[in-house]
Amino acid sequence: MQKVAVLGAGSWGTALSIVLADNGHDVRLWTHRKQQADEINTTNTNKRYLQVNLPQQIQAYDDLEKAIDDVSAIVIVVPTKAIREVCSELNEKLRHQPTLIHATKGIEPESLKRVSQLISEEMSTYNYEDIVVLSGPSHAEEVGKRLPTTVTVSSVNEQNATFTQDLFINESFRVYTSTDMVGIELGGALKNIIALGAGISDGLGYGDNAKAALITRGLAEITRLGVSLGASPLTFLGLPGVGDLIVTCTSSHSRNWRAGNLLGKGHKLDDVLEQMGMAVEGVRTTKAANQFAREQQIEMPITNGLHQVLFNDKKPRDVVDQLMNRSKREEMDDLAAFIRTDFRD
Ligand SMILES: NC(=O)C1=CN([C@@H]2O[C@H](COP(=O)(O)OP(=O)(O)OC[C@H]3O[C@@H](n4cnc5c(N)ncnc54)[C@H](OP(=O)(O)O)[C@@H]3O)[C@@H](O)[C@H]2O)C=CC1
Ligand SMILES: O=C(CO)COP(=O)(O)O
Repeated sequence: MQKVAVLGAGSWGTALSIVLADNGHDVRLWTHRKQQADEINTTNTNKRYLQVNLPQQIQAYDDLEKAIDDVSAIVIVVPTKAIREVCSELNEKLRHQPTLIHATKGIEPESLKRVSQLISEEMSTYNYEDIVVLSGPSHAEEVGKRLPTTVTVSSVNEQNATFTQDLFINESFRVYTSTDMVGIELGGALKNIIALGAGISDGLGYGDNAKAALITRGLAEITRLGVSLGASPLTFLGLPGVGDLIVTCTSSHSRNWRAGNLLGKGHKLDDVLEQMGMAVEGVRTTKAANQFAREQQIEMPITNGLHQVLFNDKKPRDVVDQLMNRSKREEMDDLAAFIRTDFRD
């Protein structure tokens, strides 16, 4: 049994707390809202975020210092935009060196940094190499109901990855390890861009062929950007790559797909985000990836089209026309070269 703090009591933090509690751990779920902590502790529910009853071993805290006291692991699950703020407070209050794990899927616009990089910049006693990421096709709504789910954990420090695998693995939550930290983080972040696009396509009524095309050509864009940042192309064929891409583009649980769906039906971005009331990471990630692709001259036409819809008021139908009428090309060109290089290594 381990003492584990989970920082962020949204849908994913709550679902991961259930997995940890099922494994017999002492779980401290930290929220910045006292009312929410009271609800969890008195009724064993967190109704705004997850429609399930919570195990008794989950104790909620609104005091960060108490939540992290004496824990052997801290799981950070706030949205990307809150990572620096939460980690800077954590850095002030942490007096020991528990394993730091994050399950957040995003990239910081402007700096274009991954979440593990943001965490290590804020935490003075941690190197980037020590941090662990947990990612994969895993909607909170299904994990909360103990439906079979598979994820991958990765860290440059392989001992930390194995520790995290042991912490979470159980009969309904299967955990793999990987050594490709960069690929795992980028796969989880970038699939949200494509899921917004898939939602838009469905909102426009464009059908299953269009969605399959978005998923497949989206994977090509994710791979191009990922490889340029040092990821293995093979990682994008795994759970945190194509696995997460499929689940996010095809499930109505997905916040990104749902937001895209509303955009495709003609709603305005601000109204959509207000209506969602939960993290829609793909919006900021589109900004980050589009900037990176422009600066590095990486071909990402879907990401660029989505950027035009989100930030330049371009009509989704016009973007689809634009994508369908690009110049002719061979399907696999650069991608085949990536895969060949990786196998030679
Ligand atoms: N939901 C899912 O199925 C999955 C989500 N993820 C990833 O997990 C991350 C979190 O997503 P998710 O749980 O869905 O998001 P939610 O919107 O459900 O919850 C986010 C939580 O973080 C809290 N929060 C936001 N800002 C701060 C802050 N500054 N300080 C403290 N707490 C804060 C929110 O509090 P408040 O109530 O005040 O807004 C809320 O409790 C995202 O990166 C997402 O991509 C990954 C896999 C699955
Ligand atoms: O990452 C997820 C599933 O693996 C959740 O995706 P959404 O944030 O779109 O709900």
